[in-house]
Amino acid sequence: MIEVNDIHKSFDDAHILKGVTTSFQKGKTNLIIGQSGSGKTVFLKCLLGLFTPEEGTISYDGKIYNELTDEQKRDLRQEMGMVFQGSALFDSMSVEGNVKFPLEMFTKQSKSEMQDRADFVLKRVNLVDAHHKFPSEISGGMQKRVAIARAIVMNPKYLFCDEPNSGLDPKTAIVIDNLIKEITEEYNITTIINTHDMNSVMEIGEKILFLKDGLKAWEGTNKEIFKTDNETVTDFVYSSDLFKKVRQMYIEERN
Ligand SMILES: Nc1ncnc2c1ncn2[C@@H]1O[C@H](COP(=O)(O)OP(=O)(O)OP(=O)(O)O)[C@@H](O)[C@H]1O
Repeated sequence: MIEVNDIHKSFDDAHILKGVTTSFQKGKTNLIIGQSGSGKTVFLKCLLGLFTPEEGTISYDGKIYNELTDEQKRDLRQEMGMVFQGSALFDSMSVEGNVKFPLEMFTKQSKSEMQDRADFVLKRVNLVDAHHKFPSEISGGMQKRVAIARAIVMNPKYLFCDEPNSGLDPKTAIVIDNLIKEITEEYNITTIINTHDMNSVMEIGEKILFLKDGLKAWEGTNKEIFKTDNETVTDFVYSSDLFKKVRQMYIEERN
């Protein structure tokens, strides 16, 4: 579980996060949504320990980040997996090489242990025949699977995903969303996903944090978000004509 208590983050005199308090449960897919520039990436980078909030605290299963020693912070970072926007695979390495990379960097595992672990996670993301291919030789959806395999190879307690669906067609996007959700449940990971994708909100939004201008404007579940009367949320969620019509139908049915 990650607990965020009143965090503030500024760059020079630009106050970006203005006191965000929330929590993210283990085994759940937690989504962060909001307009461009609302502070989602800055928030995610604070959770990753890449930015230090000037005020407030973030705790990881009870461990308050600011109170950890440098060594404890390093250990904590190794418990975090990250799926970057656009996959961020190493082009010059094979699929297997990409997946083994964190093990080679951060563990003292033997070659056969690394091989077993890489085989296991690649199988888990349903990639069995691609070990020796290079990123340029596989599809965008397969690249995402490799990125997910690499993110979970160290058995993380926390998984962060930045726009995991960007660049994918809607069907592949849903498959990737569901894969992340299954893995989150299976390994009891605290997963946090930055997304613009309303399909993801519907499909896997067990908890949704809606940021607006650096503040928490709303939080709740995917069942609640499509029913809320909070205008800030409905303006955002129903910004497309299709969604506006669906909502109108829902309201008419309700009345
Ligand atoms: N390293 C930085 N230095 C200065 N300003 C920054 C830095 N990182 C982000 N910002 C500013 O913080 C604000 C929020 O940016 P952020 O990237 O978090 O938005 P976002 O909600 O993730 O947007 P998008 O959906 O477009 O990715 C922006 O005004 C941005 O210019």
